[in-house]
Amino acid sequence: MASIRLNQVVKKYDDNLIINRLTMECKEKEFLAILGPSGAGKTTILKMIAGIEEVTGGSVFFGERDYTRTSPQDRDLSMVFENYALYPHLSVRENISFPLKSPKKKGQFSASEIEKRVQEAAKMVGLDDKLERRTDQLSGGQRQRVSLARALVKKTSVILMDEPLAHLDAKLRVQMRGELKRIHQDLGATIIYVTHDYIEAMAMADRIAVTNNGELQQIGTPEEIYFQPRNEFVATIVGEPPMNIFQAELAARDGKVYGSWEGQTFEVPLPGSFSGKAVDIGIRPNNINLVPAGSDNSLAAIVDDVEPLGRQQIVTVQVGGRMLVVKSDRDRSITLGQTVHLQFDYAYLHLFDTVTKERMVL
Ligand SMILES: Nc1ncnc2c1ncn2[C@@H]1O[C@H](COP(=O)(O)OP(=O)(O)OP(=O)(O)O)[C@@H](O)[C@H]1O
Repeated sequence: MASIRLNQVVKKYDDNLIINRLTMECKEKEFLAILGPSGAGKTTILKMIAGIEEVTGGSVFFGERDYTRTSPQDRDLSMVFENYALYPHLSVRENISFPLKSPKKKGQFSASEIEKRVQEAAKMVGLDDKLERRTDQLSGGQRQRVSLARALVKKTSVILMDEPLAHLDAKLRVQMRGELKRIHQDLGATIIYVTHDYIEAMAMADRIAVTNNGELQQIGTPEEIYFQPRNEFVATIVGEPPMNIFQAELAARDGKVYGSWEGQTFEVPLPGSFSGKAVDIGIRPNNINLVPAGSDNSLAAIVDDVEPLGRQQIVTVQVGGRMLVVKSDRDRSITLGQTVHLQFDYAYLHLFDTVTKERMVL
């Protein structure tokens, strides 16, 4: 019952096309992250699922039922927002119990049932000892938990979350990621979670739907999105620093295929049929190794910048007139202006069409 399916959904504001024929499914009990840059249309998608925004075209199904024209109150879901949306002068208890006392729910829950649910929800988010506290006397992280508890108290089968961790500091975000994952498992609810942070999506979601300009780019498990990105947009939205992508010309010689880029030539493990073509080569910074001069199949580069990251470092190098980013173990001997040698780990090579930017399958 609690799977959610968007079928050819279109959203326009005046003449502006915001969502373009979006077809996507979140399975029952799945944790689906919608990942995309600012303005991609993520919040709009969530609002159309909630019924807060009408669709311009297409349909929204909950299970087998068409909910396209169903009012928000009649959809079995709750929402958690980035900005908490709490009543500051009310206590934690009053805020959490609010959805059970709305005019529409009046009389539906006994006082003891409300108390039981508030206790359960508060316990789930670790706030059961702060029920009497006014929410304007709480930290940002605690307010976010109240907002979460207020969504949990309704016990809906679907919970929609819009960047709920955006305002938390880095440490709390990591902690809350773990808690949200646990809550998802405990509740068995279907969760759709909007974020522009790929780490959040990768850490929590069963599957990730990558969107850009109102269009679905790819939907898949975190592993599929990371290791088999369908196009260059998906390839560069996950991973930090982003994947290096450059165009190389391929030519066969002595039964092997060589790529040339910025005046350097290197062997690429591709079939001879690629000879004479140009491809976009994608390689993540952690799949480039710094090797000694004269190593097999290496490229020379000049160090432009070194960013130490504890045990690791990010080295930006120049190959001809272009930049490549390398993430490697910390090596203090590397200095600016120095010539280094790079070797690509071809097990993690990505190939894209130079025109369509779509992944090429060998
Ligand atoms: N009520 C509205 N009227 C007109 N345009 C709108 C309205 N709401 C959103 N938009 C536009 O729709 C596009 C998508 O907005 P949306 O908020 O869905 O993006 P988003 O991916 O959630 O972005 P962010 O990560 O910045 O929140 C934007 O260009 C935005 O300006």
